Amino acid sequence: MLEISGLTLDLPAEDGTKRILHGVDLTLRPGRIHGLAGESGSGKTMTGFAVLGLLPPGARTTGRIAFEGTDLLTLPPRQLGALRGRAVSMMFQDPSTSLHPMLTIGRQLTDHLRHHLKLDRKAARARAAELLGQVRIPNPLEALGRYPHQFSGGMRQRIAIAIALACEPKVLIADEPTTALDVTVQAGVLRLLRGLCDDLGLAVLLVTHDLGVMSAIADEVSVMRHGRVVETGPRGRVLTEPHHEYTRTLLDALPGRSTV
Ligand SMILES: Nc1ncnc2c1ncn2[C@@H]1O[C@H](COP(=O)(O)OP(=O)(O)OP(=O)(O)O)[C@@H](O)[C@H]1O
Repeated sequence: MLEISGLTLDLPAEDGTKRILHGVDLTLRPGRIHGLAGESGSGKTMTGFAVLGLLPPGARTTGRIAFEGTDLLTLPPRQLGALRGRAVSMMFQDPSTSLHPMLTIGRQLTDHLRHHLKLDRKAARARAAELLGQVRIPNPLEALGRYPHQFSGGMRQRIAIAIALACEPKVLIADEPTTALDVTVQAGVLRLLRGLCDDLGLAVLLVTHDLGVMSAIADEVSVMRHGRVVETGPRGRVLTEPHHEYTRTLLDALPGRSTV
């Protein structure tokens, strides 16, 4: 479905350019959650941004990001813009980056649906309520009239998921979606993501520095370090029999765990 191969990224730096990604390979498949782990600054977020064409000004890329046969890296900005949010969607750690504080949840969802899917007001409202139900927000119709601050952090993150799913994307890039949440709330949001991935056949790239989160829901795991994928494989294998020294170090750092 989405295949990243040999992706390099150079960003402008004070003394010329800085290579951020050194040939990243990743494959996302429908109905599968691919976890992307690695320390801060290893290039996880930039990999997600490259897929969406949301890189900083002056960014230069080589390699290929094939989505259903089209190379996203060479797609003209207009076409990439049309694809973003529809075929490929993204959500972030902090729901306030997806939610406007001054607009009701209903307004935010319906604006999105009317703009992207050209639904009329009534159809957009019905679809918005359906989406809130899908992410398990209680009383969806009533919730449409409320503002973001009237929901808990976990509920806000569920609403951000609803917005990310509004246009029925095939690929969802979730960047640290549960990092800002309490552990108990985290588990609910992760279960929700897992269920949506299974039910909708979504291909998910789950970016997280937290191998605990990874072990809870990912099917495949890749580990990045210094702009490279150093290890990739099925979750069970990577987390119990890591091939790479760095993955072992990450696992040893998990509280209450040691590698086998
Ligand atoms: N706008 C920018 N201009 C130049 N360099 C940047 C910019 N944004 C990020 N970088 C650099 O790109 C590298 C990769 O950053 P990235 O945000 O992808 O890492 P990450 O693995 O997602 O880390 P984190 O877990 O902290 O989000 C880092 O060295 C960072 O300093």
